[in-house]
Amino acid sequence: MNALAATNRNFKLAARLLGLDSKLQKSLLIPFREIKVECTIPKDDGTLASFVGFRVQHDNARGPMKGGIRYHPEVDPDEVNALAQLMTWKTAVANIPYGGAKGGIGCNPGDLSISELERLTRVFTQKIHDLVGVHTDVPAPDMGTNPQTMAWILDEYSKFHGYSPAVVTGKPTDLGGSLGRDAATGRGVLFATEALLKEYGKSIAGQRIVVQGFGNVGSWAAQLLSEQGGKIVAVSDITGAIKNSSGIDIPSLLNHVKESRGIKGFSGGDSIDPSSILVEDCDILIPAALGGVINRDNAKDIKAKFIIEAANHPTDPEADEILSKKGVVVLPDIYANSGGVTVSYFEWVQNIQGFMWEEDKVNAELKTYMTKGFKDVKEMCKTHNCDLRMGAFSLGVNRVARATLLRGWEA
Ligand SMILES: NC(=O)C1=CN([C@@H]2O[C@H](COP(=O)(O)OP(=O)(O)OC[C@H]3O[C@@H](n4cnc5c(N)ncnc54)[C@H](O)[C@@H]3O)[C@@H](O)[C@H]2O)C=CC1
Ligand SMILES: O=C(O)CCC(=O)C(=O)O
Repeated sequence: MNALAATNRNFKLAARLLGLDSKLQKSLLIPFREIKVECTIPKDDGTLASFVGFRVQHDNARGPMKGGIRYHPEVDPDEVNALAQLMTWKTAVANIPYGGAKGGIGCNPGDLSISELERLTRVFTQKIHDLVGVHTDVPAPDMGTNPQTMAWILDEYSKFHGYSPAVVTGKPTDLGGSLGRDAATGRGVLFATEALLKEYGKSIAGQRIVVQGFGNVGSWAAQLLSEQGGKIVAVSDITGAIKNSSGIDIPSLLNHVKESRGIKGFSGGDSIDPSSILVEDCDILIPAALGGVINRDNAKDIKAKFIIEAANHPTDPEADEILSKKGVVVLPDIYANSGGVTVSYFEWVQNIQGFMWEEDKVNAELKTYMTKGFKDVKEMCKTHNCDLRMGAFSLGVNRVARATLLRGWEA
């Protein structure tokens, strides 16, 4: 199922649970603004290359719109729309004072040199600079982008509007980035997993864990979970997949990935077919790469008891039904990966205050937000007798609906 159709479907199920009227539903679903821009850059060899960039600003009832920018060949309008909408519900689940947005450029960052990436990022920023801002829409990293990308956006934006560190989050710390933001999504996944396992009288120690994706989110999640005694038994990325039933040595794998730019060739495990990663035998499965990877074709073969959605919309609604019948517990993206945007919020707050926090304070505050988020989701599950995905969706949608009604529609 297409990402937008899947996200709309989950929204509508939650809206029905909440008894929202159809006019309010329509208002919540239609994006505030959709931006599509053409970005042409000279390549290093002097030829021209054109790319299409998007920024979808979904909703601002609860505050400035917030969300990452993705560089990936599969970026398209429906995908960005779905991701922007998910941000609206995610910031509401986390209870941070933001709405939702997402951006992206259809490109393969691996095919571009650093200077080509810089030119592309600057051209994209030139095209959208008057529609983003500290109190309107605050971008951040997502797949294929990183703190350096945010530094270029900050620099380009500042040429038009004056120095504005709070216009992006996930920046390098030398430019006002928050300590702890780099690890935040993975650390949030750790706290979310701990909160879920506690419900079942379990802890992370000894759990056999499989991680798909070993970029920012997957690598930090694997590292932090293994530090708590979790056994990472299989990992994959775009270059390949490996398995080791005794547990992969994550610090060694991190060194290998730094040197070789991918998992391929790592000697601390057996190489396996990347397409089998999601159905490997394990207790906990963590998709931390692309959307739609758990679908009706593979859901019946999944062996994990728990799925922690570190990626955005990794599970198709059809798969959700199959997994639920099998008794697999799915911790949904809009809660499970909210650690990233939560620490982005802390970064924005620090930039506005002009005061930097110690990393221990960032991590402790993140734990407080993730623990409270889990409690709030569970309460909605109890109230509406629903699963964790609908608990999270109904929590997020209800908070945005309340803000929308309070603000009203008078012209
Ligand atoms: N960076 C952040 O703070 C946040 C990211 N997310 C989500 O987490 C996911 C991962 O994002 P990042 O780690 O930031 O991206 P990244 O670009 O740092 O890493 C992506 C990883 O996925 C791997 N990958 C790509 N295609 C793959 C495939 N077909 N099979 C296996 N692995 C594949 C890449 O090789 C890389 O290891 C995305 O869904 C993103 O939207 C969610 C919340 C916050
Ligand atoms: O840190 C942020 O502002 C957004 C991160 C993001 O794009 C996401 O949570 O999917």
